[in-house]
Amino acid sequence: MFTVPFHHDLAVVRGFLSFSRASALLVCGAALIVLAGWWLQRSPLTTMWPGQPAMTANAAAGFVLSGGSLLLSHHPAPSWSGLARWLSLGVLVLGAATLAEYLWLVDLRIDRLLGELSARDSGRMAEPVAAGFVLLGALGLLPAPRWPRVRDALALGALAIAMTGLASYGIALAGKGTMPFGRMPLHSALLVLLTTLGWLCASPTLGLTRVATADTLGGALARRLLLPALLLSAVFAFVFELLQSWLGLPETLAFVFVALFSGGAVAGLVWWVASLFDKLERQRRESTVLRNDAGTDILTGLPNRRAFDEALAGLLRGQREHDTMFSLLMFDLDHFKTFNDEFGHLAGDQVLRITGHLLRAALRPADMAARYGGEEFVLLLPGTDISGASEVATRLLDAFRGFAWPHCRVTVSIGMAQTVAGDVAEDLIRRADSALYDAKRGGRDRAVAAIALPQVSRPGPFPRAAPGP
Ligand SMILES: Nc1nc2c(ncn2[C@@H]2O[C@H](COP(=O)(O)OP(=O)(O)OP(=O)(O)O)[C@@H](O)[C@H]2O)c(=O)[nH]1
Repeated sequence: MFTVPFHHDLAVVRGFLSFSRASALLVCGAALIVLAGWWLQRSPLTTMWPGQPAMTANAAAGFVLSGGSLLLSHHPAPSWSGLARWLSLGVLVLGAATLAEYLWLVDLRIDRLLGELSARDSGRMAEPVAAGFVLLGALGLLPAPRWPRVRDALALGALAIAMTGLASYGIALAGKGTMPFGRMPLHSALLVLLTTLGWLCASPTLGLTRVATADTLGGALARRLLLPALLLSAVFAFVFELLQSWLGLPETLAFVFVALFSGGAVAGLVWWVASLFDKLERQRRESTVLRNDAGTDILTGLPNRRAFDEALAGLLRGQREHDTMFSLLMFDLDHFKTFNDEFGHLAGDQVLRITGHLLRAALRPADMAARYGGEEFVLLLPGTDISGASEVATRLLDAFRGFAWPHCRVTVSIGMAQTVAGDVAEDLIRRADSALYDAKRGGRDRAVAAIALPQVSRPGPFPRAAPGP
């Protein structure tokens, strides 16, 4: 089955890569501040957030390694990306060793890894942070382009840990109590979140992230909605706890309100999606109208020279690629200057408008009539050879002769040319123009076909003109 490949918005892809680098810098910077706090024994620097437990020196070192690995992974030189993997291996080992200490109650001396710094430390990093490091380390070690699904699974695991930490903080904040999910401080949850998003954005055209960078409506929606949706769980937890502890609502009632709140939030998201669809659709329509306006002649309502040039280029391309053929008619009102001089410019405009109507009425839907400029028009007749073009010209001459013109009879002269292999736009126009000149010279109110070039075999019923210079 044929599948259309993903098209990515280059500016968005660059934005994702910049976000990834910025998040790596931020994570490294924040973790270095914590390490400096332990070094200088300034506890506000180790907690970073009022009311939060301190981040352990080990955890801070883990984030420096993880952020550094993410930053280096952006470097194109293989030696730097090799170093990035070593750093990630360090993160993985740090997390795994800490978890092992928790699980098997062994002392691997991981808490004293940083020597004197650790000695001033408050202890071992929380279990979720250690689990986060295992996943972040694995993310940095994984060759993402080869295993995008594994990368996504690891990232989702790390995101779940970060979201649990955030939700837990929401509960603690609302209840002014302790956090129910262990000792994961808010800053650690935020740094795990930031590093994970950084890894996801480091390969923006892979796995889950490729949808968010796609140059499609789905991509636009993902970019706008994913982050709010991610943060929603923390907000729900906050509201639930707030209702119970601050407002003193019984648990059942708090559940009812949270259910209402979630319904409202989902409705809000749906409304947001709907208004985005609506906006994009209106923009699409506006651009269609603008494009049409830009290609339309105001006086006659016919396509203008620009639209004609585009259509002619398209037909010539079709001829080159699929060996199709078409004819061009150049069409000029006779003695129009005299008409203008005699009846005025407004009457002249009226004649041009009627000409537009007559042309539209005489043509098949596939044909195109355009105002070439002034009192000159052009007609493109796809799949029509010179004899078919002659029939159309006859129809047009008759339509002009038979029309009840308001001031005086108006006639037209027509030059016709059929495409031949290897034609470019100028060749075809020059031949039709030359035939038009012959029609004028021959007495006007007539159609003349350009002289048949070797490939054109069928003669038309009209006199032949020599090709132009
Ligand atoms: N009313 C009106 N006149 C226009 C417009 N565009 C061009 N014209 C006039 O069309 C006339 C064209 O004159 P010429 O090029 O001398 O051609 P002609 O008088 O039709 O003579 P032949 O083509 O040889 O039959 C000029 O007087 C232009 O001013 C327009 O939009 N409205």
